Amino acid sequence: MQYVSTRGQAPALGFEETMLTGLARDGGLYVPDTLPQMGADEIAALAGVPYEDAAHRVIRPFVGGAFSDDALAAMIARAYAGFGHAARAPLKQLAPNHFLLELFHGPTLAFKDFAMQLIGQFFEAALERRGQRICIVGATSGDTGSAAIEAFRGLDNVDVFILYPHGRVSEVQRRQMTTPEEANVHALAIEGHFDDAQARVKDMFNDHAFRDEVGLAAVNSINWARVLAQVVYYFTAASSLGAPHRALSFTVPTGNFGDVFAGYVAKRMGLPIDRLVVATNQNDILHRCLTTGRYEVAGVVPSISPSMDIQVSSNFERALFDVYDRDGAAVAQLMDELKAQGGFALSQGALDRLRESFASGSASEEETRAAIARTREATGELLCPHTAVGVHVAEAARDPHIPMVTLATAHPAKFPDAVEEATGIRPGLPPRMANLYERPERVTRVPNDLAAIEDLIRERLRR
Ligand SMILES: Cc1ncc(COP(=O)(O)O)c(C=O)c1O
Ligand SMILES: N[C@@H](CCOP(=O)(O)O)C(=O)O
Repeated sequence: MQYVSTRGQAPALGFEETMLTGLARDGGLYVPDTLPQMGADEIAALAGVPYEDAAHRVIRPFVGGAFSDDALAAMIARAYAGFGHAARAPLKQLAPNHFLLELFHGPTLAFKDFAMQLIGQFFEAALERRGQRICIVGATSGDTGSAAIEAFRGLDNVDVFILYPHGRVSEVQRRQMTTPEEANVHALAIEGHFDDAQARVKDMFNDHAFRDEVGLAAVNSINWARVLAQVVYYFTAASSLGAPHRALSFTVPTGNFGDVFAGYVAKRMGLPIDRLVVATNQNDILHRCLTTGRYEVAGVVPSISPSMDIQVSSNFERALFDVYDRDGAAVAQLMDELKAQGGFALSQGALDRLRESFASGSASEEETRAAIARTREATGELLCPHTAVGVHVAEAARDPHIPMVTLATAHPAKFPDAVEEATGIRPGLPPRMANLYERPERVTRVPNDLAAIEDLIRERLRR
């Protein structure tokens, strides 16, 4: 299988090259040139199999010759061995025909672990084989950064620099990034918000001299391998609930559009998904776009679901590529308009096609708190605020006759203040993380300035 850039000007690559390359050299995002199909029998056969086996069956066609069957199986097994639930991604029923897909049983308590633990294995194998060294630079609104640090800490041939918006992540998220002691981990607190951090990371990739000098690599959902690993749990959840014989819908708390795009990939591979509901917090650019057809950046407003405080949703570009008939020049033009004018208008045809797969809704701060409180009262479950955004939107959007699965993207203990405010209950961290608040922190403040950040990275790499 080959991977092509959404902007049409970068070379097509195989799986391993795509993973190691990150952002395409034309500034676009890599996507598979065609998607493998899963037939009805193959989907039905996923019901009840261990998560690892399902992951192997879904991922295998995408990796081509990069890893043998046995090597892939061993990497998947290692990736999920440390998860705190035997099902890895268990389903819990909230109400008749409404389910939560719990994605927070990994080491850093957020759905990012599903992909990051696996690509940590992929990177390690590929780098060892090639005798190569890389410098990972990632942007995070809180969860990608901690998951990346957990997956890559202490590796000999990797440095990992994580840019997070200063003062805009929860204390648990911050401490997960600032307390690891390994010398290859560098937590950088940038002045600005997540969009600034993500823009600087993309700027670094577009600075080809710097990129080649340091061996830049991406672990954000810029990296196709991240999205791929997230496709798996749509299949496991759907097959447990009766797919392919029964269609179902998913509501996905959304920021950078990576997780919901993984659902779209599953649908295009043959999974009978009725609707993919994009659930945003008050930073609702995607909901506005799907409602009005205009993608218009507004200022990022801090919320109690900080991981979704995003206005420039990187992976939306991947969806645009499809609804503009894979016309890289058209996508490049929209992205240029976004950069120059802060927005663009979708053609009616593109909007109609997006709406064939995606519905949307948003939750205010009050609605998010109310969803946490109401769910606790009705079911005993404590939701993290991101999941609560999803539950609020799902309750409004769902057809009672079609099963709805809301993705529970993080553990409530990562956001104890918001949960306590809504319910009076302060969720505690699992025992293995109990001393997180006592560990010393190590962080460097950086300005929102490309040259300053590049200089700092060069200087750290020289040490
Ligand atoms: C807890 C949580 N929920 C939801 C999201 C949104 O996911 P995505 O950025 O893939 O849309 C994020 C950030 O990615 C997150 O950390
Ligand atoms: N919410 C994310 C933002 C980065 O998203 P990614 O999927 O592109 O890595 C975070 O927690 O960092």
